[in-house]
Amino acid sequence: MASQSFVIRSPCSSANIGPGFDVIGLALSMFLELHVTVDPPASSTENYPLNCKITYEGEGEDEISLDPEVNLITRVALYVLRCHDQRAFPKNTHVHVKNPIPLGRGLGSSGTAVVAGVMLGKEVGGLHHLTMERLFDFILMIERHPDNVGASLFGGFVGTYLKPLTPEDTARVEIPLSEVLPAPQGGVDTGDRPPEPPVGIGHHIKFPWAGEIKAVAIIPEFEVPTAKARQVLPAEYPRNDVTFNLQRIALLPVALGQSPPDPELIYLAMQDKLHQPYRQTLIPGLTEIVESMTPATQPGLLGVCLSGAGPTILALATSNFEEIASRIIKKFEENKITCSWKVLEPAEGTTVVRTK
Ligand SMILES: Nc1ncnc2c1ncn2[C@@H]1O[C@H](COP(=O)(O)OP(=O)(O)OP(=O)(O)O)[C@@H](O)[C@H]1O
Ligand SMILES: N[C@@H](CCO)C(=O)O
Repeated sequence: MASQSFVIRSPCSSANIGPGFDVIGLALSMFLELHVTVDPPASSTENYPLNCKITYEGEGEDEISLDPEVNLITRVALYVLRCHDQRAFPKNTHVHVKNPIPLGRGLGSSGTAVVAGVMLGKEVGGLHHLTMERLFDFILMIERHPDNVGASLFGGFVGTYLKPLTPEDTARVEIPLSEVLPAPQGGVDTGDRPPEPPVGIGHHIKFPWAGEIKAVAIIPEFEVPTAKARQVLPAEYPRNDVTFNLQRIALLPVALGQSPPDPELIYLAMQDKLHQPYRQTLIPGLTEIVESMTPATQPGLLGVCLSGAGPTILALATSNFEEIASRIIKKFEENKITCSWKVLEPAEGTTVVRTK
C-alpha cells in the first residue's frame, strides 16, 4: 500500500434549537480535525497498538485517552473496519487530533467525534463504497439521537428522522453500545465481528438558513454529560406541552429561512416545553436566562435556547453579539458560573481533503 495523508474536518453542532428535541440540528463553524498519515512499513517499522498512534491537542487534551481501543474516535473507526473484516488500522497509522470543541457542553463534541471516527474508518480502510447515507447508519448504531450527528455529517441546518424498522432490524439497533463498541481487550483481538447496522436507519432534510442570522454560543465552564441531561427528562408529557412544541417546530424551519428574519416569529418559534424546563435542575438559572431577553428588550436578538443538552446557551442574532453575550454571562455570574463565548455560523458538513 502506498503512503497516504489526509485531513478529516467535522463541524460541531447545536441540537434542538428550542422545540426540536432529538430532531433538529445545526452544524456550526468550529471544527474537529484529524490529520491522518499512513506510512507503510518500508519507510517506518514502529509498532503501535492496533497499528495506530494517536496524538492530541486542544479541548480535552488532559483527559482523552490516546489508546486506540479506548479513544472514542478510533474505537468508532475500528467498528467500521471490523464490520468489513479489517481487524486493525493499516500499519503505521498516525492520527493527530486537533479539537477546539469543548467537551460535555452541548456543542455535540461526542457526536462530532463519532462522525469523524466513522469517516476515519472509511478512509483508512479504503471503503470507498460507503456513501454518506450508509455512514449515517454506522453513526446511529453509536450515537442514537440523530440531530447532532446528522448536522455534523451533512452540514447546515437539518431536520433528522429515523425510519420505522422491521422487528429484526430494530433488534439490531437496540444492541447495547458495549457490544457495538466492544470494551478494550488490552490489544488482544477476540476476532468477534461486531453487529452491522441495518440499511437506512436515519434520514435528514436540509432547511434554508437566512444568511444574516449568526449563533452566539455562551459556554459555561462546567460540563453536563448528555446521559445525565437525558435522565432528568420525564417518560411521559402532558398533551398541552406536546402541542405547544408541535406548534413551534412547524414554524421554526420556515422562520429561520426567511430573509429578512422576523424577530418576533423566531423568538416564539424557539420556545420549548419538552426538555429545557427539566434541565433547569442541572443548569442553574436556565429558565431565567432563556426568558431574560426578548427582541423587544434587546436589539439584534432573535431567540435564545439551550444548546443540545447544555449547559451552553445559544442566542440567535443579527447584530449586537457582544452585548447579548454579556447579558447572558452576567446572568450566569449571579450563580457564580463563569463563561466564554463565540460567534459561530452555520457550517458545511464533514469533509476529507487528501494531501498525499
Ligand atoms: N475529540 C474527542 N475525542 C475523544 N472523545 C471525545 C471527543 N469529544 C468528545 N468525546 C467524548 O464525548 C464525551 C462528551 O460527550 P457528551 O455527549 O456528554 O457531550 P457533548 O457531545 O459535548 O454534548 P451534547 O451532546 O449535549 O451536544 C467526552 O467526555 C468524551 O468522552
Ligand atoms: N437531542 C439531544 C441532544 C444532545 O446532544 C438532547 O437534547 O438530549
